[in-house]
Amino acid sequence: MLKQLYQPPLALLTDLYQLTMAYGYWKLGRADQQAVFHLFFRKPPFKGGYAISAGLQQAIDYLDVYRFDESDINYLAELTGNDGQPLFEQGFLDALHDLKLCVDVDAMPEGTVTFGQEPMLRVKGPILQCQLLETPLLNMINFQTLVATKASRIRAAAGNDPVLEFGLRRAQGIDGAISASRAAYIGGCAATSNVLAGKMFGIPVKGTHAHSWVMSFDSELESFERYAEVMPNNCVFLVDTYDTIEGVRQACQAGKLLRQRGHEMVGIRLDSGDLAYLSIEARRILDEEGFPNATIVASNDLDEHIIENLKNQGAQIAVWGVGTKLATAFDQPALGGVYKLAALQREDGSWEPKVKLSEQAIKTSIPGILQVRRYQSDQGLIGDMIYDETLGIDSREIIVDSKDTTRRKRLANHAQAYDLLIPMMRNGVRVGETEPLETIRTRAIEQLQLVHPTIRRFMNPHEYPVGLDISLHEVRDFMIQEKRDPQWGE
Ligand SMILES: Nc1ncnc2c1ncn2[C@@H]1O[C@H](COP(=O)(O)OP(=O)(O)OP(=O)(O)O)[C@@H](O)[C@H]1O
Ligand SMILES: O=P(O)(O)OC[C@H]1O[C@H](OP(=O)(O)OP(=O)(O)O)[C@H](O)[C@@H]1O
Ligand SMILES: O=C(O)c1cccnc1
Repeated sequence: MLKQLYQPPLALLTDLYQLTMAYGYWKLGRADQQAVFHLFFRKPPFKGGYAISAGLQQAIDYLDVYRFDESDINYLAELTGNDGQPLFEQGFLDALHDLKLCVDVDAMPEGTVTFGQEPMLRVKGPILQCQLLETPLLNMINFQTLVATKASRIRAAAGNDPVLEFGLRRAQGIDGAISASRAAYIGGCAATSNVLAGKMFGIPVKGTHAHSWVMSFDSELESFERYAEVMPNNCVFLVDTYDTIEGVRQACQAGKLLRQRGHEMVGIRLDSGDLAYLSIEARRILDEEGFPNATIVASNDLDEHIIENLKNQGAQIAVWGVGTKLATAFDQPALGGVYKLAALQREDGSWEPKVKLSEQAIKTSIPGILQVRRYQSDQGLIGDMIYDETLGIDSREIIVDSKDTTRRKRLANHAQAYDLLIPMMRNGVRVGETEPLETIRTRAIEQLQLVHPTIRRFMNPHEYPVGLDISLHEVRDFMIQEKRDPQWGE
């Protein structure tokens, strides 16, 4: 089972309906009609004001080796409809077997600060191929973006203190854990306890010890002393197995023994009780006993809100271990990212923008071959413009809020403006080198600094200005009216 799970290619990692639609396109002779799809979310997660893009590298790795192998084709050949007849014709299965991905992918680099409505990724290519990729792309990008965002919030609450990701045991299965560790690092965690993620991605690994170690000895002091003997260069003693304050004193005793042998204890970990009170008391004891540099690590169901609260209470915690609520994105377990068709090529080679209507303004899609232009000044980010590459940017340089078209903002005359979607794949081939995780993490941290604090705050954040280029808005508005009333504009 485990071996089977991750043996690429994983072309069957898609919803059946993608294959039935692909079959339909093939059957109707439309398989190679060129299409454009965009991947985006509508609202940032956690009632926050932003998200951190992540998961792209796994998506590109996936596309890089994309193919249907013999066993996939054999499996698909066995599928039947409600009359017991095969679902797919042999000709279609042969076409899948011969399929060579030839899509163009443009995307925000991982670690980019991103906002609702704007495409994070664009796929252009034969409609059959674009369609098949919807589900796996959403699977990889939704989850990592969610966890990277959660991690960045936790890191923000922790200020300059390191955050250690401890989520492996509570994460949603194997891939949930490994992806979460990677995304948490992108979002700003300093290290993970997940050793496999450390090996796979080069994330620093860190850890302390558990209550079982203490319980396996006759006394707490003995457990600390033995730990100091076997692990003299990595001593963080977990002090709350019996009585936390007494535990801190025992840690100091073990620390003195360690010092006699030429080593320093790194610190202690608190894992229960009132973490503000106990950390203040522990700090006092550690200082009195001659360990002013010993670090206090805390864990126990922490998240950004508890950390912020503990800081406000003057907690003397220097390192934060965060597991469950980070790796499972506890308070919002899914990012509602979607992947929508936005343009189709006509026979004459021109592009026809496509729009999906909805009663809710936020759910009416944005047609065109979209790009995102970010405007920035010395003070930070100013606004993002979604524009259609075939229309170009209107000289007025005005953005219109697609949820409330009376809200507009002029973006002209700003120091810098740059496009966020950059080429990642051309004709099915990866463009450029894979970015080191460190570069991605640094990008996330640096870009967040450019976001106004009112947009970063946890409670009722300000909405960052994202809007449609005014000419795109006008085209879309016309298309919406025309769809509602085909006589419109005549
Ligand atoms: N001073 C504090 N202010 C706000 N929240 C706190 C404070 N101290 C601890 N917490 C948080 O309160 C919650 C209390 O957890 P819990 O009910 O498990 O109590 P506990 O004392 O840790 O018990 P256990 O021994 O079962 O772990 C945890 O999420 C913890 O991070
Ligand atoms: O609380 P989290 O943010 O998920 O961090 C990871 C938790 O995992 C360990 O606990 P353990 O599995 O021993 O269970 P516990 O909750 O009973 O301490 C550790 O002591 C932390 O409390
Ligand atoms: O190293 C630790 O302290 C640790 C690791 C995983 C989960 N909880 C704690």
